[in-house]
Amino acid sequence: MSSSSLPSLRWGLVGTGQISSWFVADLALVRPNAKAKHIIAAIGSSSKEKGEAFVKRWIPQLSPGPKVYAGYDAVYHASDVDIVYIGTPHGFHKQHCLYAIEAGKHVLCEKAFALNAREAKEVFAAAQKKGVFVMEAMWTRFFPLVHQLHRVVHEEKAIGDVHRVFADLSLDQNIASLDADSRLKNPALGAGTLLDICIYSITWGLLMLDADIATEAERPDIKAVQTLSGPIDVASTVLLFYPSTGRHAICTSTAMCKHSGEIDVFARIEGTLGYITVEGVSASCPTAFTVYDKAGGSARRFTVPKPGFGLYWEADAVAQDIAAGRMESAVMPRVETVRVLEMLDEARRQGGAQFPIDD
Ligand SMILES: NC(=O)C1=CN([C@@H]2O[C@H](COP(=O)(O)OP(=O)(O)OC[C@H]3O[C@@H](n4cnc5c(N)ncnc54)[C@H](OP(=O)(O)O)[C@@H]3O)[C@@H](O)[C@H]2O)C=CC1
Ligand SMILES: O=C1OC[C@@H](O)[C@H](O)[C@H]1O
Repeated sequence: MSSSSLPSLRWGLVGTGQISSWFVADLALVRPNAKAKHIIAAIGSSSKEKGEAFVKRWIPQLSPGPKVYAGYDAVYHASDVDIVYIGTPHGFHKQHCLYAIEAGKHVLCEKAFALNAREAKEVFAAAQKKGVFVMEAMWTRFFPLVHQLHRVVHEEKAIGDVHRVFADLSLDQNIASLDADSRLKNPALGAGTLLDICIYSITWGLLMLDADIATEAERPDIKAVQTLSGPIDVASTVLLFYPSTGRHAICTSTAMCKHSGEIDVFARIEGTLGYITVEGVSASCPTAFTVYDKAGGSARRFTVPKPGFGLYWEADAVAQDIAAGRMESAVMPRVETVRVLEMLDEARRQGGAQFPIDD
């Protein structure tokens, strides 16, 4: 497909923190296999200076560069923006989504999509009413490597029936040393490992234990424990238990140890005929998997080249959906976002972590 026939999307970003920096860098990356054309039209930041420094650092090559605004309002209302990317802390997602939707924009909002399932349903109801596309930016689900692994497990059935999954994302975040208003420490911003990193471990459990997602999938029972520091969790272990067969996933996160920063095995998927290990710098960003055959066949290793950060796969998918007139993604549909948030709600109910909006 020539680049002129690719779907094209004009992005406005709100928030210029870590993930937004990776996201713009990936949107601007020149890729031979790009499935869409991305235009970075607008950046909204708490200050114009911060927004300008962000552009200079991450996308200096763009000419013309995006318009930079102090605050987010101008991005929601910019006539040259089709879709708003929300890269702010969890506690703001609901409100920022609602502002963008009210202005008639499509939305790609970072994970965790909201603080709880109730907030997510509110946003989706608004999107439904306005007729705009909205998706949670659960980028890992869009990696071609993850699609390949899904096929190997569920279609090829390379390891037979899957009976157990271990998945972990742990970081040494030294929470005690952070400012009280850090998004990793402030409960009003949705702090805690459950929404920040355990969500990936749970995603691996869900993807590997069931070929289906959303309403098609079997609903696992949840058992959870959390280590608390005040109202927030600094470690969570969530067990997904599938009553039909007894298969289960042990999904873990901690902010208190690890991460080597090197490529490491973060998930192990066990089946009746063998097992699979999945590697990456973290569970958010897989780089390879290896299939081990119990009968003694040679191990098979799969990898997919990943220039940049790997956020362009979700961006391309969003552009294709919108160009085709779809209001939600089949890879990360709205009901799947709600399903996962309901699991996180239940994990917090059992584990004890709380957000002020729970009251
Ligand atoms: N860090 C990562 O590796 C990944 C993060 N995510 C998700 O992306 C979202 C943002 O995370 P991340 O980029 O790490 O966060 P950062 O703290 O690095 O950035 C968040 C940005 O949000 C804006 N913001 C607005 N209000 C506040 C506030 N009160 N406190 C702090 N920031 C505020 C700021 O931008 P400004 O000043 O420009 O307005 C800030 O830079 C989260 O939902 C996270 O789960 C997803 C994937 C990976
Ligand atoms: O999504 C994420 O993945 C990687 C972590 O470093 C980060 O805190 C989290 O938001």
